[in-house]
Amino acid sequence: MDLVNSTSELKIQDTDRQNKREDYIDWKDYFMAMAFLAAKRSKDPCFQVGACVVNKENKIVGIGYNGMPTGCNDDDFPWGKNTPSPLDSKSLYVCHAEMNAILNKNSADVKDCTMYVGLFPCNECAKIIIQSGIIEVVYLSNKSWDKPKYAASRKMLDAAGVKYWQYIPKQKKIEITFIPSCSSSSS
Ligand SMILES: O=c1ccn([C@H]2C[C@H](O)[C@@H](COP(=O)(O)O)O2)c(=O)[nH]1
Ligand SMILES: [Zn+2]
Repeated sequence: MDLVNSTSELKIQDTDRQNKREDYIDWKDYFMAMAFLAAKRSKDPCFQVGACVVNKENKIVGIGYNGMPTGCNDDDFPWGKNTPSPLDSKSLYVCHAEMNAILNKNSADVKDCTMYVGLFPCNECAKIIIQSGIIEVVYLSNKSWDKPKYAASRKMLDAAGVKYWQYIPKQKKIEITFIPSCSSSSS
């Protein structure tokens, strides 16, 4: 942060602060960023996914990330994949971000809501999305697009009329600094 060290600089900054900020993030970046922030809670060593459910009034009604079910200790359950025994593989245990976001809802239901999610939903998540009444999915990565479970997901979302589209963020990075950006410069 620049140090304000002269009266004239102070005046310029004060004038600037009379006007509305123009570099605020838009709703879509905001909701996707919330999904990405939630993903930072994930213990998965390979892929952290976050999801954020938003209603028609742009209010967040649910948020979640991929993790072990409640009561299943993160340290006791496996995080590996392709293990000799499938019982030692995370895929049998991990709750997907989409499911957690829906189950964590703080509203009666998520009908007509939009889900922002870091990864295009798998077939199991697509079923839950459809059944919950979500009508739109905004995703960022489609890394496994051609795998059968993602093709099945699209097939179900298409049949159920759930819209989905890939979001290209306006900015590559959103930084959070735990220091106030506008402290009062004059009394
Ligand atoms: O729809 C989805 C698909 C996957 N996930 C989670 C589940 C796992 O924790 C990772 C995927 O790990 P891989 O190592 O790429 O198999 O992502 C999800 O939350 N939602
Ligand atoms: Zn899934």
